[in-house]
Amino acid sequence: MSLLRVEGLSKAYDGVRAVHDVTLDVQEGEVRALIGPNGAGKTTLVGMIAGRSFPDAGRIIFDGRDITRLPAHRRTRLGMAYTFQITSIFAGLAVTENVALAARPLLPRTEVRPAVRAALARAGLQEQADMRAGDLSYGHQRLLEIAMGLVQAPRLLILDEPTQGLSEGEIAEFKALVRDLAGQTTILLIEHNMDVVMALAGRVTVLSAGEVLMTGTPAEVRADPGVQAAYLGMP
Ligand SMILES: Nc1ncnc2c1ncn2[C@@H]1O[C@H](COP(=O)(O)OP(=O)(O)OP(=O)(O)O)[C@@H](O)[C@H]1O
Repeated sequence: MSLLRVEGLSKAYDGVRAVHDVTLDVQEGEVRALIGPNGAGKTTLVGMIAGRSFPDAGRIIFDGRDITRLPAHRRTRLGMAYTFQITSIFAGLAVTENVALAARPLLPRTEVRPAVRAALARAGLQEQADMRAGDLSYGHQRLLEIAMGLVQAPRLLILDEPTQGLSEGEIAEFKALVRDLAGQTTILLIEHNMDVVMALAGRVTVLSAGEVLMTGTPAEVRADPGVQAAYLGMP
């Protein structure tokens, strides 16, 4: 059974089709990349999966349960975690405190500290634990967001452009982190960096103009002329 199934999902903004009739299945343990040119509908699609917005039509099934209309915090409780481009970090609080805030709604009090420590270690941020989050480098703030997702021990981790703005070295660290998680956590990765997609994804779903163009292995996607026309050929 799929961990996540999206069925015929559609959403329009003022008559503009952002996502149209999208169906996809993500299997447990898979690293699935979601790619597509600017404006393809990736953020709108994962926003609906995470519960940040609701579809005009279609259904979202998570672990066999229809969650289409469930508020975001209820989805978190079911095991969905997501990072959306540093919106979630409290700059004035310590790194540990940020991760603890993400953990507290889900874990018993006594488990919060060890879980925070483990998540920071996994994300490679032990040495930054006591720093103000706002004083972290941009790359480390991105890793902090991932640690905030990991501390929830999610079944599905949604990462929205996690490598955007990272240095080459930080991208290498991020790849190692995802490889470490693969198999334990199902990951849905929106990513513009094709090297990262090719290195990490088992399968890739390509969106174009709000619709699924294809789903395939990285090699199949790279070789597909339709994808090259819609995406890879773009500047
Ligand atoms: N809140 C909104 N109001 C109006 N139109 C929107 C809104 N959000 C997205 N859109 C439109 O919906 C379409 C899909 O946008 P979306 O941001 O989902 O694409 P994307 O694939 O994530 O793009 P990018 O790679 O640039 O982030 C675009 O035409 C966009 O202009």
